Amino acid sequence: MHAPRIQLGVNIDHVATLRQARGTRYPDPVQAALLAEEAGADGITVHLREDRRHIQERDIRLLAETLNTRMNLEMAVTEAMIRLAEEVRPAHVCLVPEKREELTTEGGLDVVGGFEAVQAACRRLAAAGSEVSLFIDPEPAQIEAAARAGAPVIELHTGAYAEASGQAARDEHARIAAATEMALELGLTVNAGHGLHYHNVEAIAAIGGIHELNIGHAIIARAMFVGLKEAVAEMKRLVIAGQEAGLLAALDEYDHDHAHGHQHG
Ligand SMILES: CC(=O)[C@@H](O)[C@H](O)COP(=O)(O)O
Ligand SMILES: NCC(=O)COP(=O)(O)O
Repeated sequence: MHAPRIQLGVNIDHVATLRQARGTRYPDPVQAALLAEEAGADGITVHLREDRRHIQERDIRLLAETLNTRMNLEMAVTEAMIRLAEEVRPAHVCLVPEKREELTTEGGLDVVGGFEAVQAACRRLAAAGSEVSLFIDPEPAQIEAAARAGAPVIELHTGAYAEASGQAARDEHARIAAATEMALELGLTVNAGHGLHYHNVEAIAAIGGIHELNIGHAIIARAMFVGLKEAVAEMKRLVIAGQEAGLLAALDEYDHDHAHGHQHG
C-alpha cells in the first residue's frame, strides 16, 4: 500500500516569542527556519498575529526571500493581512481565527458563520498564487463549508485531542479520523496541527490520508535541551513512523477482511 510521505511543517513562532521578550535581534526566526529545513522540515509555518506578539512583518519578508522549502503564512481574515499576503505571495496561506486576549489559538475558524468573507479571501489569495488552507475544528459543517468556500486544503485543529487524555483523547482522535475521511471524500487536502508533541503525534500521523502536520511549540521547547536540528529531526522520525504504523494497520485490516471474504469497494 503506497501513500505519499507525510509532511512536517515546523512553526517557528516561539523562537520569535523569545526574541520579543527582550526586543533583541536574537534569536532570529529566519536562522531557525533555515536550520529546521536542514534538519528535514518540509515547510516553515509562521503566524503573523495582529498584536505582533512574536512573528514580525520583517520575518515574513526575509523568509520569503530565503526559505528553500515553502512558507505557510497563518493569518486572520482581515483586509490588512490579505493585502500583505497578496504582496508577499507565500506558497501557502492558512486562515486562522484570532482573539487578542487569547494565549494561543483557541478554536477553529468559523467558516459557516463568516462564509462570505472567507470565500472572498480564498478567491483573492488563490488569485495571488497562494494555496489556501482553513484552520477548522473537525466538524462536518465546517468541513463542508470549507469545500464550498473554495479552499483546496483544510488544517484540522488538534487542540482538543492534545488537551484530552484517556477515553476523551481516543474520542477526539476518532473525531479527527472521521473528519479526515469526510474531507478526503470532498476532494480536500487534509493537514492537522496545534498542541501536537513527541508523545501524542504518532497517533495523528497514523490517520490515513493526512498530508501534513504543522508543529511548533513542542519542537521549540525540545530545542531548548537538544538543539533545534535534533528536535526537528526527532519529530520528523516520529511523524513518519506514525504514518508507517497506520499504513501497516490498514494493510493488516485489508488482509484480514480479504481472508474472511469481505469485499472492498
Ligand atoms: C493556528 C495554530 O494552531 C498555531 O499555528 C498558531 O500559531 C497558534 O498561535 P501561537 O503560535 O501564537 O501559539
Ligand atoms: N497550525 C498549528 C501550528 O502551526 C503549530 O501549533 P503548535 O504546535 O505551536 O501548537
